[in-house]
Amino acid sequence: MAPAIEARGIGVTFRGGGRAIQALDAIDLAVAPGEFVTVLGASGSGKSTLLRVVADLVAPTRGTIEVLGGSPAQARQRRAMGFAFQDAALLPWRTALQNVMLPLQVGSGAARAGTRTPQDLLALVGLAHRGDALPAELSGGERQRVSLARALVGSPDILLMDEPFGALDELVRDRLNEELLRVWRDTGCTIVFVTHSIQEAAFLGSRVIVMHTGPQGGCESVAVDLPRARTLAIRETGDFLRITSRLRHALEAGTVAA
Ligand SMILES: Nc1ncnc2c1ncn2[C@@H]1O[C@H](COP(=O)(O)OP(=O)(O)OP(=O)(O)O)[C@@H](O)[C@H]1O
Repeated sequence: MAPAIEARGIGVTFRGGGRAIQALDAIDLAVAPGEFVTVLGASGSGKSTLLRVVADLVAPTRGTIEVLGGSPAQARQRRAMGFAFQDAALLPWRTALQNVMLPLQVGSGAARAGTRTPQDLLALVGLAHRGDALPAELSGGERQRVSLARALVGSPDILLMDEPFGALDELVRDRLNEELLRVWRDTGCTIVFVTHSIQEAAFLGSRVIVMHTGPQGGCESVAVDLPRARTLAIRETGDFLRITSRLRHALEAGTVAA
């Protein structure tokens, strides 16, 4: 099966103010359709930049990237990708339901209709009863759920998530992690999820991409060989601890002190 995302030798150098910052280098990555991949790395290792290259928000300086068999720009124009970020970025004057509907109403060519209505998507994230609430009336976790529902409008093939639960307290984050796995199973979409958290990376991913820092660049892929039907209890198992310890070592080995 052709990969949903395939990057070969990707590098990004930002230039400005007479300086060049190498944000990413020598990244090879292939993500299979329907796979849930998490991206873990130290601050500044280029996690967000990698996601932004896939999203067609940053052009790579080196290397090639294909998304769904074409360029990232083509995938974006087809609205084949959904996005969710740490800041839920909801419009404060629109209700939860109206925020979810936004991609259908703005931009050049509204989002493709998708198989689920905005109301269905709110129900999918457990907010069927809060459609009329304004963002200010919602908790942080509920706002992120609305953001997730909005990202799923148009039934995207790929969901790109940049630390969406990073600002939430741990218990809410745990619950949303479980819910995200359910949403992933229900929708069958490919997910690339950036996080700082070793636990979150291991709990969610079928595979973790550990970003290296320093001049050598690159990344390492670590398989998470746990059953795919996961509840939070799996984090208490020896197998889970073995994987998180492996990830910690991979992070340390790939991190060059500044
Ligand atoms: N638009 C930009 N212009 C200049 N430098 C940038 C830009 N975006 C990112 N960088 C730099 O590129 C490097 C990688 O940044 P990036 O945000 O991708 O890292 P990250 O791993 O996501 O970090 P964090 O975990 O702290 O969010 C950093 O040194 C950052 O300062």
